[in-house]
Amino acid sequence: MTAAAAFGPSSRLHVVHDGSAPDADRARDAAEAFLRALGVPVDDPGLEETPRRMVDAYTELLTPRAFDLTTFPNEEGYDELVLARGIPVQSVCEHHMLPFTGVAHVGYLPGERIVGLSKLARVVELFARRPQVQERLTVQVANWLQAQLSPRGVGVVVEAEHLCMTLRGVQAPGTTTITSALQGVLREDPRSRAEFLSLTGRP
Ligand SMILES: Nc1nc2c(ncn2[C@@H]2O[C@H](COP(=O)(O)OP(=O)(O)OP(=O)(O)O)[C@@H](O)[C@H]2O)c(=O)[nH]1
Ligand SMILES: [Zn+2]
Repeated sequence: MTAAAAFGPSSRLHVVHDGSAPDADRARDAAEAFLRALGVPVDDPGLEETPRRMVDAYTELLTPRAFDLTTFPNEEGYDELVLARGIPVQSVCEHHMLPFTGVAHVGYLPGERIVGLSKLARVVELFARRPQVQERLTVQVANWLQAQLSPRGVGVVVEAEHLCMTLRGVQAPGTTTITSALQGVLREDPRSRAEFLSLTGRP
């Protein structure tokens, strides 16, 4: 029996990035002008391709991959926490356009449907690959899962290091920022909340 048959009819929703497509030529010219204005010697042989590389790099950081959100009926009536821990987060802070990176722990208490596990990581990428603040990223992932899955509860914890805070500015290397968004039973019921937070490694 295939996994799909065991789970019964699945549902698929194609999820695509809602941002506008980049204009690579304009971005390359702008990157070159930006570097020149900063006094970077862009005419040196080693830097010739740098504006294009900058555009490619930022395009990648700002473009989440499309995916199919697959959900299955919760035929076993599974009613405990499902938690994906340590999902990589690679995002860009909207204040400085510098990366912030870390991990997300994404969990839910299933209702009538369960979700393909990889989708918990894909939804993190969907909201991470855009100019962000960590608080909004955390809440957007939780809200999206709540809307798509109608689970009994959702919990998202993000732990990240912001290069704008470690490399420059206040220069506080080693600082990580933790944000959380809890909804439904995971917010309201103290025991469920405590279980979720302890499984994510939070006290
Ligand atoms: N709340 C929040 N703040 C962020 C995030 N990413 C960066 N920041 C902060 O955004 C703030 C922007 O503050 P400004 O004073 O306008 O910028 P700045 O002069 O570069 O500030 P410094 O970083 O203190 O040098 C800084 O305090 C950053 O640490 C985030 O995800 N969430
Ligand atoms: Zn920043």
